[in-house]
Amino acid sequence: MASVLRWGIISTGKIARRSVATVFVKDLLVDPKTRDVQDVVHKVVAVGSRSVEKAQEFIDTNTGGDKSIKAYGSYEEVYADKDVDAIYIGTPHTYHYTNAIDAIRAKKHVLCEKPVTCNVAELRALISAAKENGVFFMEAMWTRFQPLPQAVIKLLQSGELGAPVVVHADLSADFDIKNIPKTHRILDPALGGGALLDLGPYPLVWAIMALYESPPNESTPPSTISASILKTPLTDVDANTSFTLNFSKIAAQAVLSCSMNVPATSPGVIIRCEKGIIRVAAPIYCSKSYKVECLGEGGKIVKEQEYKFEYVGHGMEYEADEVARCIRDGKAESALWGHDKSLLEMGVFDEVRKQGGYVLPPGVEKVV
Ligand SMILES: NC(=O)C1=CN([C@@H]2O[C@H](COP(=O)(O)OP(=O)(O)OC[C@H]3O[C@@H](n4cnc5c(N)ncnc54)[C@H](OP(=O)(O)O)[C@@H]3O)[C@@H](O)[C@H]2O)C=CC1
Ligand SMILES: O=C1OC[C@@H](O)[C@H](O)[C@H]1O
Repeated sequence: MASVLRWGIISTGKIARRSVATVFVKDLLVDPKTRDVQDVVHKVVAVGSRSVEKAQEFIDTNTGGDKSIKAYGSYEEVYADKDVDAIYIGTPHTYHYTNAIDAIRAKKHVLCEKPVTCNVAELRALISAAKENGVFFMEAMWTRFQPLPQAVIKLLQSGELGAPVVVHADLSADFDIKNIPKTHRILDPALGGGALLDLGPYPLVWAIMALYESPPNESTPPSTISASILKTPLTDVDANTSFTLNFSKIAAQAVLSCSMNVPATSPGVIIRCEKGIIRVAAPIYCSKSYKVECLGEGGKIVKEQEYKFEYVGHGMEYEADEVARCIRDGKAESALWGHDKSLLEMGVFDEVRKQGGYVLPPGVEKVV
């Protein structure tokens, strides 16, 4: 019999635009059978917002007014609801720690949006709290669970293309920063604004999948991190950031970048191996195609093939299924995106911000 996971959603994005909470709810409502999933079922049972009207409007708009879903005017009421098993946190970055710790202390399992916290110290505190309270905790790194990246990892680990040597990855998005309010989460330092924390997780997840997860690397974190930040004078957050990671155990390097004032390029990820190249099409957080070039003598392309994917949902359903399975099986963390990978991510971001001179305003980081 399928195991049912009852979700409480924290925060509501604007209905008119592509808010992550909207996307997540829609994905949860995709009938698992339509996507050939028989073992887990998701049920949204509560939505919490800072305003009960917004919570109700969110339910009306995104679930066809499902009367069984409770609308709450605070997040705390969702944590306290005995019908809720797991909380999905979709608030701005700088609220993740507080929301997650509150949910964990209420003994709820947690799936928290990326970047999971503002720094590695906050993340360590959350992981300890999750262990103490016996709950599952995971960063919502949806890309890691999608079929396309899974296929790329399988290809890399098959050895067909030889060892991975260099990974180039970029995620950029044009947020029109000259014309949006300085209070927008991408510009406001109090909300962890800037390209790194918002877009940086995605180039990094590709480096993690291709290099950190490479079996000969034996889960060894990068030996060196070199970073450069160019800030916008608008609010002094990072507009353009690049960072290079050396995985010296496997003699491989990741050259990563993110910008918030230019559109993405495609391919957004290029994985260069000894005997072949993988080019992943944009958007790299939910790509639908990649090309493989097999190299012969003198680096000439001897074979080229494109692989295409289609998903029934928006691509977040795979991480939701992972959470449901982990909780059903009594796991504290996912084997695919475990705590070690989020710790690596936040450790890298701390170092990149340090080298680039990006200090968050006093009080934003709740644990330092
Ligand atoms: N996985 C993915 O693909 C994506 C992930 N994200 C991540 O999700 C998080 C939210 O991003 P996004 O959905 O674009 O943000 P939005 O600004 O659209 O939504 C954030 C929501 O958080 C709640 N909130 C609580 N406190 C505040 C505050 N002080 N200021 C503003 N909002 C607040 C609000 O809900 P309410 O008023 O109902 O309480 C608001 O609707 C970010 O951490 C981002 O990195 C974002 C986009 C895509
Ligand atoms: O997670 C995300 O993915 C898509 C981007 O456009 C968005 O800003 C970011 O938060």
